[in-house]
Order: sequence, then structure tokens, then C-alpha cells
Amino acid sequence: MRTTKWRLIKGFAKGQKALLTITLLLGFTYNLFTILIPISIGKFYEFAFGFSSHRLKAFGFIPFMDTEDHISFLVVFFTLVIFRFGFEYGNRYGMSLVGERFVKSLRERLFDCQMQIALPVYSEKGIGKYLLRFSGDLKSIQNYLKQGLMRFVQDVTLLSIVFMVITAIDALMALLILGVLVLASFILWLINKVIYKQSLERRNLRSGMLSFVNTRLRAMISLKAFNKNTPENKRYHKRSTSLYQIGRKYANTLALMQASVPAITYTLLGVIMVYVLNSPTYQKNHGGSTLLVVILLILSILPVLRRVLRVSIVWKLGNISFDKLIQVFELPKENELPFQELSREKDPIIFENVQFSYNNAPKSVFRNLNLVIQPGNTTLLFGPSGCGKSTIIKLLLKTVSPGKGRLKIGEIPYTVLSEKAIRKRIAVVSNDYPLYGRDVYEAIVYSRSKERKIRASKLLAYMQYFENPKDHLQLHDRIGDLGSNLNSGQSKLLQYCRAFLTDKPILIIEEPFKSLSCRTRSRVLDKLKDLQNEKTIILISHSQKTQLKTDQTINLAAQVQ
Ligand SMILES: Nc1ncnc2c1ncn2[C@@H]1O[C@H](COP(=O)(O)OP(=O)(O)OP(=O)(O)O)[C@@H](O)[C@H]1O
Repeated sequence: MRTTKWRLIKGFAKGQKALLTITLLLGFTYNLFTILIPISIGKFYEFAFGFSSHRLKAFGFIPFMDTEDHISFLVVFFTLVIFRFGFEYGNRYGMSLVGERFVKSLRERLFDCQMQIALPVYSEKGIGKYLLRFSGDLKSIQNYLKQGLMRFVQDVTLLSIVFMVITAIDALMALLILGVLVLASFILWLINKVIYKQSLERRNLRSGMLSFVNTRLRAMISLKAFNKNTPENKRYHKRSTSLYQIGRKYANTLALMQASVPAITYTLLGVIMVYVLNSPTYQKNHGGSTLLVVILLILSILPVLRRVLRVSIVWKLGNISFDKLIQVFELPKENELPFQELSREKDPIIFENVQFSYNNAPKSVFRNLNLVIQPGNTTLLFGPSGCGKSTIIKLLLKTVSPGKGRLKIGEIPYTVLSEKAIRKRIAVVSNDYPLYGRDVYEAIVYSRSKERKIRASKLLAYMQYFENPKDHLQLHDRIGDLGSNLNSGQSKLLQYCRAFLTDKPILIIEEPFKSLSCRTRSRVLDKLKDLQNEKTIILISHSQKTQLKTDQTINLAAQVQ
């Protein structure tokens, strides 16, 4: 089923029924108090100046309308204020909590999606970069839920009640207010349309700039080595000027909108005053307290009215963000097939007439590849740069899939196997699969159990046995960003440790001995010789020569032709 904005909101609301109901009830109650306070001031006016209005008698069911003296009136009044404070506090806290919880659920789902997105999709222009900076969208979505939905519902409820109260006091005045509001909404709708267009443009420009900076930062070393600071600065300034220009336009329209809303609300007050001056009812003194109530009511709902008049911009920004997020949720993902535990029994891996080309590449990497990798054997796949060695690893791991032909484990085609099931069988040693984590331990082990730690420690000691002890890596040593603190030999050594510790039946090793020091090389060789008896080993190399005895040697370049 397609993900939509309303499905996301409904799904969330289902699990938060209690919080939502309590929050909305608190909101409704505090809004009632917001109306009661101005009405109570009308009553106070009567006490203080001795007027009596037959219109206010319509509210006789309210407790303070019944009070006989000032003291009891004031007691009721302060009680109202305290209750209103309590309800408003609860309502605001509840709304923020709803917003936080919704965003938490989206954030977690988004990260899960990011991890599951198929690699070719991830590498496509834009997607990978977008995933780094979705926090602005989550903020807009939080605002949408909090201000655009919950507060809006409360505000409209409050306005409707006030409108009913004013209608009860003076129906003609209520009609006049409605007319002004309809006209105002139309004008603001027009301004909002422009704001939306400009904010979209500004947002796209900002994203472009972030990508620009991101690429330059990642290529910092080349940028410095080739003295590119000046041209890059020029390019950045050009983009920055465009952003400034659209920012200026946006600020202009926004200021117009922000200034229009109070102007509209004050015009409303002015229209009411004109009406009052021309209405015979208010010419007589006894209408004074009702007029005061109406004016106080309108004054106390002005901020609410302004919010409602401005809400469409919250909706529009929220909608853009929802669309972006849903686009990510809908991307093709891995592991959508049911997980199927593969037996550890030895089955060959078969490439049958495999054709493969990258999405954006005009030429196929493989046109008709046929290979059988026998279980328990050591197979060497060799060939020159560009013949598809890395692509074979990707196919084996199902991070990419053939265009035509098929891959099978025994009789089971890859197409019916979930990626997780396949990768449970295969470990890789390759520079294309970077080490990550804070320290050596995190880089080579992903279970935090004590036994694992002991095993990791023993393996590390074994692998570094012939190295000078002062150069030994320890489990707690920091590896830097993607292993930036490590030299290439240490990096390779840890890639081996990571693969060995996973205990998988198939081991793919790219350039097995490259970068290793002579001492570690002999250690790795011994270890691989031991493993040859129990694992399927696939060696991938530029060279046909390897120090390990192989059962099968395949020249990939010959296969590809
Ligand atoms: N993501 C990609 N998009 C488009 N073309 C790609 C992509 N990755 C690799 N290629 C192309 O596919 C072909 C095979 O690439 P591959 O990386 O598998 O070769 P290789 O034998 O591993 O090369 P090397 O030994 O230099 O690492 C090359 O022509 C390469 O340019």
C-alpha cells in the first residue's frame, strides 16, 4: 500500500489515542476559559458602574454571573485564571509531546529506510545526499502536526465558539465580522501562493549549496593540492548571491504577509466601531457592558485569528516535506522477500548467462557471464582494471542484480532469496567495504558479548604475532573516520579480522596480500591455508599469481568477451 501523508498521521494517531484525546480536551477546556474571562469583565463592569445589560443575562448559567458581591466575583475570577493556566499548560505540553513523538517515529523509520535502500538507488543523484539533511523536513512536519493540525483545530473551535457568542449578543455584527474574514482569507491566500513558490525555490537553492559544500569538503585534499580555492570561492559566491536574491524576495513577501494579518484584524475592529457608532442599540447606555464584552472577546482572539489566517504556509511547507519523506519511504528496498535460512551445506554458486550493466552506463559490464564457484574450493578470479571484479562481488552480495540471466546458490535462484539470507553466508575483505566504528573493537565485531571480545582480542594478537609489539593495534585504539587513523596494512589486517570473526562459510578476498607487511602476510597465509579446508574462498585479483593453492583459476577478461 502506498504511503501517504494521511496514512502516516492516522497510523501514528492510532497508537497515541489517549494522549491526543487528553490534549484536545485540555485545549477545548482552556479555550472555554479564554472566552469566559472577557465575559467576566463585562460582569465586573456592571458591578463597578451599576449598569445592567439584558444581553449578558443570556450567560446567567455561568457561575460568576450569579455572584452577589465583588468579593465572590473576584474569587471566581481568579479561579478562572488559575484553571485556564493549568489547562493551557497541559494542552501546550501535550501538543509538543505529540509533535516530538511523531517526529521520533518518522526519524526512526527514515533511518531504517536509509539502511534498507537498494545500493543503486542510493547512489543515484540526490538521494544519498538528501538523506544526510532531512532534519529541516522533520521540523516542518512537526510544525504541520502541532500548528497546522492540532492547534488549528483548537483555534477554529475557539473562533467558532466566540462567533456563536457574538451571534448570541448581536447577529448583525457577527455577520459583518464573517464578511471581513472571508475577504481577508482570500487576500492572504493569494499572498501565500507567492510565498510558497518562493520558499520552494529557496529551499532547492539551499539544498544545492549544501551538496556543493559537501562535495568540496570530501575532496578537500585535491582542492588544496590543485590550488582550487579561488575558482571554488567564486562559484560559491555566485550561488550565495542567488540564494540571497531569492531570500530577499521571500523576506519581502513574508513581511507583507506578516504586516497584513494585524492590519486585517485591526480593520475588523474598525469596522465594528463604525457599526457600533451607527447602531441605535449602542447609543443607549445600557448596551455598554455587552459592547465591552464583544471588544474584549475580539481582542483576546486576535492572536488566534492571526494564527489561523497564516496557517496555510505551515500546511504548504509541511506538504513539501511530507512529499520528500514519502519519496524516501517509497524507494525500492532490500529484504522485502521473506528471510529464508540457507543450510550451511555446501552448494555451488552459479552464474548463468548473466548480463549486467550499471543504470547510467552505456556499456554492459557482463554480457553473458557463466561461472560455477564450487563449494569448499578456492577459486581465483583475475583480470585487468575495469573487467568487473568489484561488480562480481556486488552481484555475489546481491547489492546489485543481473539485468538478464541469473545467479543461484545450488538450485535456489538469488531472486527468491532476501539479501540478508545471502549475506549471512558471505564475508568480504576489500578496501571497497570500509571499516567503521569508533575503535578497533567496533570496527571488527558487532556483537558486544564478552566471548566475542575475548575472541577478537585473541585473533588480533594472532594476526599481529610477527609484528613488532610496539606497533600492535589494541581493541580500544581509535580508528578515525572510516579508518582514517590506520595505514593501509592495518586497515587490511582489520578487514581480515572482521571477516574471520563472522564465521561465514564463503570468504571473498580482494587483492589478498596487497598492503600487508611481509610478516603479517605469512600469518594471513597460514590462516587462509587452515580455512581452505572448511570454507569456500573466492580470491579476486589483478594478477594470476597467488601464494595460495587454488582449485580453479578464472580469467574474467576472457569470460567477459
Ligand atoms: N556505479 C557505477 N556506475 C557506472 N559504471 C560503473 C559503476 N561502477 C563501475 N562501473 C563501470 O563498470 C566497469 C567494471 O567496474 P569494476 O569496478 O567492477 O571493475 P574492476 O575490475 O573491479 O576494476 P578495478 O580493478 O580497477 O577496481 C568499469 O568499466 C566501470 O567504469
